[in-house]
Amino acid sequence: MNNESDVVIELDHVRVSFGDTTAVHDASLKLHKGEILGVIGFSGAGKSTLVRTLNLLQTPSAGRVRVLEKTIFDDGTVIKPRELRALRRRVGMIFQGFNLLNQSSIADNIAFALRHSELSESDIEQRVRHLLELVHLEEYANAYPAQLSGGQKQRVAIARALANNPEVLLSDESTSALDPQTTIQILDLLKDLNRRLGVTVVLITHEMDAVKRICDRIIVMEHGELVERGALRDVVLHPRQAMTREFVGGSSETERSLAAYHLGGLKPNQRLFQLTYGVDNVDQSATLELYRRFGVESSILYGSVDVLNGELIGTLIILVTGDAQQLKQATDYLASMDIDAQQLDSSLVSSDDEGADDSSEERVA
Ligand SMILES: Nc1ncnc2c1ncn2[C@@H]1O[C@H](COP(=O)(O)OP(=O)(O)OP(=O)(O)O)[C@@H](O)[C@H]1O
Repeated sequence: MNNESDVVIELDHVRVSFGDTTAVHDASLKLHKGEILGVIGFSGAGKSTLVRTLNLLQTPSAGRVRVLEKTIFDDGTVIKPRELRALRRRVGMIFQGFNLLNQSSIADNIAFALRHSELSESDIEQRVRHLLELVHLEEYANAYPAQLSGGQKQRVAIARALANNPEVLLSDESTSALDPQTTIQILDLLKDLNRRLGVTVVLITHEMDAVKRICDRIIVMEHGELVERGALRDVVLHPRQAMTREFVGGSSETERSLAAYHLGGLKPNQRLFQLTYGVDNVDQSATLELYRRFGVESSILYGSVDVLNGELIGTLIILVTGDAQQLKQATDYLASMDIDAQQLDSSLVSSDDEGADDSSEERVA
């Protein structure tokens, strides 16, 4: 469980301004040991700027940054260059463009990160071999970057970032230049390294699928603000901000699907519910029980299955029909079930094309 003692990074009211442009406004966040945090937002939202403050590649204009129990920036005061260099070895970073040295072999690219270490030459050689094994590139020690595919180059960059055994790995759009299949391989590698080495990961991306695949927690950025945050499951299944809904896709897809029925709104004897369940409560058949117990009929209007960080999540939207007493019984019963049930607003099935706003969901569970 997360607690204060496992905080590896803490931003406290951090602001970054470039002249008149403020790229990050008043950002506060905590990163816990061993987690994978996704930072998502459209281009220009301030994601890179925010994450670059974590190793002071970007000096903030105000606020406080604490990394691995060291205050590295406090309202204008920066730690000494020597301390900063030592700290940066504990915080690895990978980028969209790989940043490899094209004139050096793969082994030398990785060894480059160890040039200031106290390891002997043979220890460095051994460490490089081990790092190449970690990223499944044992065969490529003597190859040059130009001979490698984009996915393989990113693997080299990951090996180099891990050379000094960092506790934290920052990934800035590391899969954005890769095709979907290679993206999945790199994401799975990051997850695997997170599990095996316990390295904490910050994944900056504009791709929701990347976040859904491996992140434990997510922060959504818009115009330099952290507009939404929470556990992946909560944010994906119940996004609060319109921007997050757009990213998550599921909700806007749901809205489009429901609008396509052209129901023209709910009748007085109808209610709309969204049911969400995982593998642990997939056996609870809400629709069947509503009929058995109270004679309440329900029609399924929408269904989907998502995979969130390896966990299967099902979503059903049902239209429940009954008299006043039955509707109350149905509402109470759904609230008592293990599955998550939310009553949805009738605007989702009304004839005007207006989508639901933030007040359109009312939790019953
Ligand atoms: N060095 C800089 N000087 C001036 N403005 C900058 C600088 N770096 C970033 N900005 C501005 O800050 C804002 C946020 O940029 P940032 O790169 O952090 O966003 P982002 O969400 O990472 O977007 P992208 O995915 O396109 O990189 C943008 O308006 C950008 O133009």
